[in-house]
Amino acid sequence: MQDYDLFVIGAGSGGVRCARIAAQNGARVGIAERRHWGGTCVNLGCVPKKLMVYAAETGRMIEDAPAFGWDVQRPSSFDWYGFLAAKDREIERLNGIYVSMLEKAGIDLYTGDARLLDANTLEIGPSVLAPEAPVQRIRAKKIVLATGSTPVRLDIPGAELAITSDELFHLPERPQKVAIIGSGYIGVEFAGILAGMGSQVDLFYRQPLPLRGFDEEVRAHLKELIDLHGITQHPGTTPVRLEDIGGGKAVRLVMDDGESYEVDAVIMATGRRAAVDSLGLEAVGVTMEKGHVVAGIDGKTNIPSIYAIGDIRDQYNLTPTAIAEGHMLAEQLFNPQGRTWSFETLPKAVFFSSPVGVVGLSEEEAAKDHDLVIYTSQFTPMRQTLPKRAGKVLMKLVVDRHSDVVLGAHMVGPDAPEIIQMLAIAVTAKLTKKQLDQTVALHPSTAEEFVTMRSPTRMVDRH
Ligand SMILES: Cc1cc2nc3c(=O)[nH]c(=O)nc-3n(C[C@H](O)[C@H](O)[C@H](O)COP(=O)(O)OP(=O)(O)OC[C@H]3O[C@@H](n4cnc5c(N)ncnc54)[C@H](O)[C@@H]3O)c2cc1C
Ligand SMILES: NC(=O)c1ccc[n+]([C@@H]2O[C@H](COP(=O)([O-])OP(=O)(O)OC[C@H]3O[C@@H](n4cnc5c(N)ncnc54)[C@H](O)[C@@H]3O)[C@@H](O)[C@H]2O)c1
Repeated sequence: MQDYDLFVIGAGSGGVRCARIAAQNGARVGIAERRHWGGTCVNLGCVPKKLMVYAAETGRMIEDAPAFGWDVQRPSSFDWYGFLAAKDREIERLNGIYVSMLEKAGIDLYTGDARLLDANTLEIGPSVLAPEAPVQRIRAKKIVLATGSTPVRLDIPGAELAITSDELFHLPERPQKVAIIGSGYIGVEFAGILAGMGSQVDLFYRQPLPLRGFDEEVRAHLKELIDLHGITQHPGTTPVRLEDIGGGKAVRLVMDDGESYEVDAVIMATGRRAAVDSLGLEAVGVTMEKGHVVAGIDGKTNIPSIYAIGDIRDQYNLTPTAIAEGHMLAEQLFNPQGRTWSFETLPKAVFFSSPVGVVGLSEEEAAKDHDLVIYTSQFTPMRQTLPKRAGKVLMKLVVDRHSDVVLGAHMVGPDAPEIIQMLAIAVTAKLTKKQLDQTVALHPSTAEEFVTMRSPTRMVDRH
């Protein structure tokens, strides 16, 4: 039986960082992974999704090329199979990088399904990635649960006929007619990707606007952009059941308003839940709530030797936050440095076309505690002028009226994630609107609008 200072279950964004920082600080570390090295982000999340966004955007750029003088034909078809193969080769390369990075750090790697036997013992058995793996027992002073999350399907008849983002990344063919249920991150992003590749997309969601939880003006602006991309939106609707109408190749989606839709694929983009099923948490007495492990930002659970980081805690559910949680935990345990991240000003992006980028508070959140000055600007970006591509950029600053501190910055438009990542530094540093105004513009750019918004759009008193 091996003995470790720290054993990490799950080699995703959080687990890998936690293991590496612990090992760098002299701890004897082991890590187990059952499915794919690098976790969701690398294999079934951020990375393949962003490659798909690039694929869809490339088609749109080719469409625009004649307006900039290029003698090119409109793209006629998208080679889904060829693209997926190229994407898989890139992911395989990244898997290899993760394995060698962990090995170089002196960490012992275990391929298999891990489960707890008690607060300091775990067992690793066969899994999809290692069906023949022998069962091994491990002892560790500290155990980190970093098993992430998996997609949730709605509990309705025929739900098994739908696919989730997991399956979408490996479909043998691109569905021509797609229904997407849910307009959170995944629903909106895949609507943009599939529409960009030529699919007919219907987007179904319960609320009047997509992207619940984001700034209302951002949501309304995004709704218009989704229309402009030819995606048919069905707000205020809920699915009732799915029926097989073509031997698993065609599905009928029946909605609560009585309408039904026949499509090649229904994608359920209806949230994710913590991956805890086979971990043996109940036997060890780890406290759970609504299906996720209860742990603070410091990773501490109710069991002193057991920690939890990333999606399994169901708080931020993003890659950079899982990485930050893993990093902070390893340092807290093996070399307290006091490094922290400002989670209140977490930048977020939704990679639609055009993408959304936000940091800090929405107008609605800020108005709970602050009197506000709101600055907004809408304009056609220069790149869209010659091709006459419709769709405006929205930029918005939420400013505290008394301190002048910028509480939130929001953008929907080309390069919004890149621009907002940089503006996140200013919002995290609590810079004022005056300091943004002192910054000289970089012209011609889209980002310059954030330092040239002179006149307030409106005043909002705290509610
Ligand atoms: C389609 C999609 C797109 C996304 N896009 C973005 C994005 O653009 N930006 C962003 O910031 N976030 C994005 N996310 C979210 C991001 O991927 C997650 O928040 C992040 O991966 C969470 O990291 P984690 O370390 O908690 O878990 P994960 O990365 O999920 O890693 C957990 C690992 O644990 C393994 N595991 C589970 N159980 C066991 C077990 N019993 N034994 C051994 N191993 C086990 C799993 O196989 C997995 O590899 C996206 C997610 C999805 C689904
Ligand atoms: N760009 C990014 O950073 C990125 C991209 C993808 C995913 N993610 C992460 O992954 C998480 C999961 O993404 P997601 O889009 O699946 O979840 P989400 O929580 O963002 O959206 C879920 C959607 O499903 C709908 N829904 C939930 N229950 C429903 C029901 N019973 N009936 C009808 N609709 C229902 C919700 O209203 C919402 O529209 C995100 O919260 C995010 O943290 C991040």
